[in-house]
Amino acid sequence: MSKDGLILPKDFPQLLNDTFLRAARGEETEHVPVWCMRQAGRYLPEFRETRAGKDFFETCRSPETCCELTLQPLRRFAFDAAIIFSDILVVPQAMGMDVQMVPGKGPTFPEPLKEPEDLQRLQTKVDVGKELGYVFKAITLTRHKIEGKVPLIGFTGAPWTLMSYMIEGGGSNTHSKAKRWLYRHPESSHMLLRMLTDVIVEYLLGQVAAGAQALQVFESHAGILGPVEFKEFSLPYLRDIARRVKDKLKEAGQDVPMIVFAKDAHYGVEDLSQSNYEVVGLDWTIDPRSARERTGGKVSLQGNMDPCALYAPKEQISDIVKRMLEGFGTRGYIANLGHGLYPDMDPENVGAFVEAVHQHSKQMIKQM
Ligand SMILES: Cc1c2[nH]c(c1CCC(=O)O)Cc1[nH]c(c(CCC(=O)O)c1C)Cc1[nH]c(c(CCC(=O)O)c1C)Cc1[nH]c(c(C)c1CCC(=O)O)C2
Repeated sequence: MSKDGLILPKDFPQLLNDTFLRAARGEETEHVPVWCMRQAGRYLPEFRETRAGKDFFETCRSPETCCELTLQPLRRFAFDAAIIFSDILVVPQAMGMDVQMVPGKGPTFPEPLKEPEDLQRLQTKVDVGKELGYVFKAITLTRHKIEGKVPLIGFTGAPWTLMSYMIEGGGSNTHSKAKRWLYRHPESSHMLLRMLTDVIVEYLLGQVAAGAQALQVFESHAGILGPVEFKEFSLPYLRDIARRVKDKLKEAGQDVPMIVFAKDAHYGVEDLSQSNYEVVGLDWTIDPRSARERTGGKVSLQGNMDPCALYAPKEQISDIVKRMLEGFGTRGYIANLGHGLYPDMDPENVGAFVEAVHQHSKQMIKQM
């Protein structure tokens, strides 16, 4: 342990497959790397078995279980990266909010933020080593147990997405309670977004110190904002996070690629490609060719097959993947879905997706 409570990584097994990291940096690869959001999830029977009868956030607090759940998909599929099993809502918990995972309902805050006065309930100076040390332990343990097979991705929710959960108190169709704050209490909204940004920066640095080899920032609720609100309440904080994390890592001589995934934020793609992230993650509503044109080769791209395409027969999945690869091109590209896997998806079709990415991309690269 270092003096600030962070676990220092050492003696990790040598990385055997750095395809994902090279693609993130826009370097040449032999095949297009692939992983899936929510690859550790309920579509796997072994995941359901490990999770059975246990509270979701209790599971998140057990480094051994998080490590096991992270490794499960790697035993089945030739993924080129793993993402640590955890949740974005551990950050509001670290700031003092109660969050429960209610089966059949999803994440629930019994006492959401209602008015700006409620910000006083939040912990402003969060000791991330103390409050989120269990995530760091899970990352360090997984870096050992993964045996260098593939890189390990750490992650966080972005400020706006976390703010919207903290005010809505759970999932929502309109997000109108959270959006009410943006129009009615803009100053308090910025105050909350700044508080979240400060915690997130420390949290991501802690994840790297613990052994994370890449970082993804999930702005899952970007699409509920219009372009003007996105530019005011999301983008500046996304930029600030990448800049502050990068500056600190540079001081320490570390270089960790960062991915920003702002779901449904079409209008933000140009701005996101100039926001200090190496990779821009895309949902399936954007055409691969136009995403390339609009980002002008400045960043690598990640995504974006419609998760529901995994309900198609395997041969069709292969065709869809081929078209996607042709659209993005094989350089500076990480194949993924446009959002997470659903619990009713067939693991065999996930395998077909991974195989199709590897096979088609190998061929395309050989023919270049
Ligand atoms: C919005 C969000 C959350 N959590 C997350 C996001 C951002 C990504 C996105 O947009 O989906 C991020 C997340 N959550 C989880 C991961 C693990 C890593 C991975 O992708 O494999 C990641 C990266 C595990 C999880 N997090 C959750 C599950 C499923 C519940 C379980 O295991 O019991 C998993 C595998 C629970 C969760 N947690 C959250 C929701 C909406 C749910 C679903 C609730 C439900 O379906 O009942 C909040």
